Amino acid sequence: MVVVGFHSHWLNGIDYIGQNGSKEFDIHLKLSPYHIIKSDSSFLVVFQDYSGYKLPLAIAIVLSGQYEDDLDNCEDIVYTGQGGNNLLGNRRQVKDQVMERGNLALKNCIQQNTPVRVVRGHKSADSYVGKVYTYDGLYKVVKYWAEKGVSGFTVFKFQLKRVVGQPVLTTNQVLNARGQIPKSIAEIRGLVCEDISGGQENIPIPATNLVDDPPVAPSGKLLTLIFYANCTLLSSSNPTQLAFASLSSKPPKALELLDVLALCFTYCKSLQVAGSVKIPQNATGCDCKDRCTNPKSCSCARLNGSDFPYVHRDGGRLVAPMGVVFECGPNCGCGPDCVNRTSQKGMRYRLEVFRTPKKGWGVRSWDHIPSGAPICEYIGKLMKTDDVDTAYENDYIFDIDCLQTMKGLDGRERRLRDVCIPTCLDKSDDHRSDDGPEFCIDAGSTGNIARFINHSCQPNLFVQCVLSSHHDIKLARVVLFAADNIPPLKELNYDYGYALDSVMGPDGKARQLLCYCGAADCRKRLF
Ligand SMILES: C[S@@+](CC[C@H](N)C(=O)[O-])C[C@H]1O[C@@H](n2cnc3c(N)ncnc32)[C@H](O)[C@@H]1O
Repeated sequence: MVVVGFHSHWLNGIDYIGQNGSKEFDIHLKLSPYHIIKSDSSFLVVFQDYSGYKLPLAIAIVLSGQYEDDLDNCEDIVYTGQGGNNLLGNRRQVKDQVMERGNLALKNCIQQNTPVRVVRGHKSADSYVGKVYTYDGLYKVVKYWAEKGVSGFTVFKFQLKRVVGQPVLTTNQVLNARGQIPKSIAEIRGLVCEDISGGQENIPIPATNLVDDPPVAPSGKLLTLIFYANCTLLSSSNPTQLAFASLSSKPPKALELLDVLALCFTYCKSLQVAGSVKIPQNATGCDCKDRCTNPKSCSCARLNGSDFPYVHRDGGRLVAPMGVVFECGPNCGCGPDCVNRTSQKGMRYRLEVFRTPKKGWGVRSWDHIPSGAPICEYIGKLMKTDDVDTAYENDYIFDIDCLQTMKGLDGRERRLRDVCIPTCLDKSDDHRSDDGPEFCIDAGSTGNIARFINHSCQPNLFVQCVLSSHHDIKLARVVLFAADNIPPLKELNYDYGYALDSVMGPDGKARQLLCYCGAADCRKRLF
């Protein structure tokens, strides 16, 4: 914070303009030209002249849990003045505090009605200093008093109240995010289903709902649904029956078409192929043994531009998004541990399906995910796009459109910069006619965790076409990879890639769907 000019003291929690205003002024200006110190109706005035103010004047405090007498209720703080503690990190007071420097500066804020910036420190094992800091807005110092502290010495207390009209305080979420990764099923708040995969995945996928009251659950075959209408607990292996049972009773406000689809779905971890789709014969594989290591001799590596697309770190990470990734397949000599089978190795991270306020269900991870790590394949019914039932809206159709992924849409996710298009993809393979792609994956009635992953205009995952058993790009596997290092409990999302007005409803008219991804550069509509 000192380096970026947000706070100008290494040790003091109170940052202030000193008695010697000009000296401090120079330092402050150099580090931080935008000290907001005066409150008026818009409460933002950039201070340029200290005349008329009684110095010292506090401009910021850091709440780092260093003082034993601090009390932090987020919007309302009782902050202990500075001095008198032993600086050994055990927070003990060893002598009386004096009304000078930072303490006097906070006192002067009361008289002059000037707000201070509040920064909170949160414990974080991920940070090398053991803390992350959040800027939590402007607070007014409303009163101060002296009292005997916990250790029997005089301490000054300053009560601060958050100035109204600022964005909602999210500091609680930081604390929660750090502290709330459950260690067992019993610790999961809002649990509505222990494992939506019903034991199919190697790691259970719990579903939580802290949004609806009473909560509903996404349905899998072995789902137990808390049925709120008459407060009985229903259990069924027939999700469709369950969905309609819940609908025919008293549905909650939020239960809409999307929820009906979500309720009717059956979890499945491998693609189901429609009768009209002919899967090509297995491609010839490489001659490597055990694990592919030599990109010069491995024929699969050659398809990827004479190198392996993955590095071994963290169990296999994709080096960069590619047009198509050629993985080893059934006819290859290598075994299941080969790095060039990275996307075939099943779920790696503890994922949770959770209810979002505006987007239906979403997915987040309890684990840190490193960039380039595979998250999951998009699983559902592999079918011809022409065979999709257009009589109803289905929000779980994924068009297998690798050329779009490679070329990017409106400049998004463009892949051609440093990636060669494989030679097997010549003009005759350009399956993207004017009518769109020939095949799609429908996860409306059956699918895996991928069907719950929402769209974002600033995504942390990307779509990667992968070929392993055959080399027909029209039927490529669709795999989601981490585009970034993703901290625990952050929602996972990818760019659905729709062009506006490209999605037609059952009535033949273009559908419009508002986007609630919350990204700074959100396009406001998914389609
Ligand atoms: C593949 S599903 C994703 C999972 C879905 N949220 C659910 O509850 O099952 C796609 C649908 O989720 C919703 N959705 C996804 N991303 C969204 C976003 N950024 N804003 C609004 N709705 C979104 C839309 O209804 C969309 O048609």
